[in-house]
Amino acid sequence: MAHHSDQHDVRFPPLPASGLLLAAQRTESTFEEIPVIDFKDATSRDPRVRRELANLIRDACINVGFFYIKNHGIPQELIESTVEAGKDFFALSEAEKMKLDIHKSPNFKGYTPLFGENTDASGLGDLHEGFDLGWEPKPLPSEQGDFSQSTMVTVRDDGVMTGGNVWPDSNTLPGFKEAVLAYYHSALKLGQLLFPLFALALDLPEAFFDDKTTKPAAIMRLLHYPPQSPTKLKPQDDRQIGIGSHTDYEASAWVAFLLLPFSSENWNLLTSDSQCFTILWQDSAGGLQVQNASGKWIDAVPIPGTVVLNIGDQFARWTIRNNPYISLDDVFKSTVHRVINRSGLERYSIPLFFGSDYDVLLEIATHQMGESVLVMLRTVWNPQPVPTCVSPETPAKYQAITAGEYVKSRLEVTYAHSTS
Ligand SMILES: O=C(O)CCC(=O)C(=O)O
Ligand SMILES: [Fe+2]
Repeated sequence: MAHHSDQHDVRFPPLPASGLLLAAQRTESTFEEIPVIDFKDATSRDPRVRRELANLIRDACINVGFFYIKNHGIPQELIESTVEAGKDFFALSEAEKMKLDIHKSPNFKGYTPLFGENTDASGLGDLHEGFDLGWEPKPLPSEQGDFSQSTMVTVRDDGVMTGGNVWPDSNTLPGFKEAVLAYYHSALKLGQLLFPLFALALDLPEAFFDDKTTKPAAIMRLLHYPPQSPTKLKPQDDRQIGIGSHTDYEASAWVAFLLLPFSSENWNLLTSDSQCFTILWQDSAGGLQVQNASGKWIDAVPIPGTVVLNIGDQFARWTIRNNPYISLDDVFKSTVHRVINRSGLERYSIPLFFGSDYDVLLEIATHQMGESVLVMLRTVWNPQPVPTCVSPETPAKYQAITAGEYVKSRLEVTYAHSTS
């Protein structure tokens, strides 16, 4: 990876006099469709070609927060073998799957049964089951060579998130682990390719994210959504659906949030952490929906040969600024989405959540909202949003604090709540 001799060049590139992002008008985000972006030139040696691609990405991130990637580079046979592996896994008995119960793992790896999650706090449990895994080296024999360009390290310590994956017994499901890890590493490669493009899209040097993503937190899930009976779902009752409406965050932050003395209705506001973006493969059943600014649900219709990319909470936070017209203005949108599988078919999907390194600093910000104090956590590398997103007129919304201040403010907040 590119290590700059002068770190400050990377961390604080000079502010452009009038950066493109500063000039960008905030759209109302009432998009009606999700753009498709062709990645065939993503590794072009021509900087103008990369710039053009980054411009398309920027528009999609500002206006929608979602886009499809065509020519994503993940081989079709890896997708197929992983989907088959997932189907075999979910077809196992509940008792067999529960041997890998996610609650038995120290770091949220393994199986989550139907209704084991309730992504939207006002929901009644999600109508999906899942299998979660994190980074581990690719098994050796297959496919060497294609990873030589990668910045991935081969040994990694993820701090509190360090911990092995759990796998079904290879006698029960031969080839499962190999198939799933082959897909994982291929999708990871696509993710690594995206960071410099996102940097360009933010008018930052292409290497800007390199030192924050040497071992990106990348959690992959195999998901299975049983069909939702149309009769069971009244149009006005969206409380028990495939996955409740949410924006994407990563499990690392949950650990912190669970420690916070806040009621569950604040959690949507609190979910902010290391999650940069998600790469999602979905089958042809459909059911993923993305909410625009007027509250309308737009179908993310399955398009063969594509994966869906969406911005997560951390990217939104990294681009947040104080706008004189609207108080909270994130340049990149972490857009609300959900899944309702009305297809009558079993639906399978594979999200891969890309975060920054787990050991990037944690930042907390408190914000008075009426009677209550809103606490936001975010992982940061410096106290400010990326420099192209702030200006004297639109300054950073929050300030970073030290670990000591964090503990102190937590105690203060805890105390304030217990006395009120
Ligand atoms: O399965 C899908 O299509 C979306 C899944 C999702 O949004 C998530 O796991 O965060
Ligand atoms: Fe999601």
